[in-house]
Amino acid sequence: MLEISQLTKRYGQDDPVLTGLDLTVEGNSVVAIVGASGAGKSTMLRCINRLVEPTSGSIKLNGHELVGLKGAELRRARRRIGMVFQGFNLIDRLSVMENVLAGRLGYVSLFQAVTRRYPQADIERAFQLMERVDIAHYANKRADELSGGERQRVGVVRALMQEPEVLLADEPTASLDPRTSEQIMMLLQSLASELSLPVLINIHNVSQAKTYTERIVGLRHGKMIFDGRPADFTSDALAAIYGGIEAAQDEPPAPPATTRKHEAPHEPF
Ligand SMILES: Nc1ncnc2c1ncn2[C@@H]1O[C@H](COP(=O)(O)OP(=O)(O)OP(=O)(O)O)[C@@H](O)[C@H]1O
Repeated sequence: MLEISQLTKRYGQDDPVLTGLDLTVEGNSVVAIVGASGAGKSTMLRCINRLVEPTSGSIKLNGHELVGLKGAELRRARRRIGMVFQGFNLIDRLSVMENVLAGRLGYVSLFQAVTRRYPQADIERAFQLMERVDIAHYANKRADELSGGERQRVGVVRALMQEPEVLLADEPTASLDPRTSEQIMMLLQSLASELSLPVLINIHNVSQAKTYTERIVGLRHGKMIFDGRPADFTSDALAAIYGGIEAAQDEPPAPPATTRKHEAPHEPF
């Protein structure tokens, strides 16, 4: 179970990017995090895997506090958090298998990692997972010879090799065509259920969020303003999250014609 309470993040002296966020995700729940560009979605995921240090608040993964961890403790905690990226983050010149086994780096010794002598059990698990997502036949191919969808499957398997207790996906489909995006969303949904893994997905595509997740969390200006089932994500909720002008709350709303390009949401539909 992931329990976030009163999470606040401020970069430097700037206004907080996340303010007093509370979120609990249990079991095999798949949660979409939606919000306009700059709402704080990536910052939230980065606070969970501690790529950024929360300013205050608590993040517990199965009862263990993640905030404030350092050194070896932080490295151990990070092993339990799988991450899938928009740009896949594969090492192009390495094979699919080598990329997948990189998910075990937190568990093997430096000698095993450098000499690529991974335990047999890791190799077997890698094949099982690659078979599960239909990329086993590419095991020896270079990662850069794969299509985007295949590369994202490698990214997913690498994250699962960590035996994570939660899976975070930051815009996992944003670089993929619509059909491949849907396949990846479907895959994340099935894996969550097969592996009893909570999955949090930052996503701009609201229609995919509604179809492939069971809960939608909407952020606006770093505050959670919607938390509910896709069926309850009405046009009012959509307007509250994306609508109008992305002005700070204490500023008067600008007329629609003056909407600034950088404030527009990324393809919310
Ligand atoms: N390392 C950083 N230093 C300073 N400000 C940052 C940093 N990372 C993000 N921000 C700021 O925090 C705010 C939230 O950014 P974040 O990337 O979390 O939003 P997002 O909702 O994920 O946006 P997008 O959908 O465009 O990825 C933005 O105003 C951004 O400029």
